[in-house]
Amino acid sequence: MKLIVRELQKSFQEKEVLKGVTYTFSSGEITGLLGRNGAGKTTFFNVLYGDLMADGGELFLEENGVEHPLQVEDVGMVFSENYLPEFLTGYEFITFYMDLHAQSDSRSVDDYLDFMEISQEDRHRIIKGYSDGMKSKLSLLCIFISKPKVILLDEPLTAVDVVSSIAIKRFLLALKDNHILILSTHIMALAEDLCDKVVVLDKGILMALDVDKKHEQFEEKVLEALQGGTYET
Ligand SMILES: Nc1ncnc2c1ncn2[C@@H]1O[C@H](COP(=O)(O)OP(=O)(O)OP(=O)(O)O)[C@@H](O)[C@H]1O
Repeated sequence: MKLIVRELQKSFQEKEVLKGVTYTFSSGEITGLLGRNGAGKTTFFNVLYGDLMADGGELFLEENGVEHPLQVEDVGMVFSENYLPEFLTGYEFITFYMDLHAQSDSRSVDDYLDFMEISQEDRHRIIKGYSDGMKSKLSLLCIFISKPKVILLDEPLTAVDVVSSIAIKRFLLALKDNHILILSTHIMALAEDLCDKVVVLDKGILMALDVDKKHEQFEEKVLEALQGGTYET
């Protein structure tokens, strides 16, 4: 499966954020998206997710050699800021979410909450009182339940503790064969550790880094690619 992005453009008034992004993302690999603050990573994700309308360009999904326009339901996103119904408990929210997206799932709400290590006590408290890390875990859980074809992760592990992040990394690795996974992060070690490919968004253009992440010059190359400039945010 491939996500084909052609000449994607997006401006806010006179500010050109995406100036013709062209790239093909493939299943079977996790792609790390790096870029300086204000480079346009969230804008790119929001356009893929369908929250923002592009000014130009095309988005296609290729499955079994056949291209079709990317549909809203093909894409799931975990936001850096979590938008969750704060008046529900974690348990109520996941029950509701499973009713919508996973009626024939053999796993129970408790199975999923156990997997994310949300304690029995916490899962029956309202989300409003959750820490940022617990909210991130719930957002990730939604993706794990609905398993959209294209999964966008915007700084997903920033607030998650070390133990949980290991479980989440394992889960992402298990998903990658049948999904397109793009992970935006400022944490170079995470890109190195988890991603198969790294792309850099700089001055409105997306470029693939042509150096292997195991290569000793990997960090140097990333820094070089990010030296493009600073951005007004
Ligand atoms: N809705 C909007 N209206 C006007 N300008 C916007 C809007 N959304 C983003 N921008 C601008 O577009 C540029 C890119 O922002 P974006 O949030 O996509 O960057 P980013 O790479 O995700 O940054 P960061 O790493 O800091 O999260 C910034 O200059 C930002 O101010």
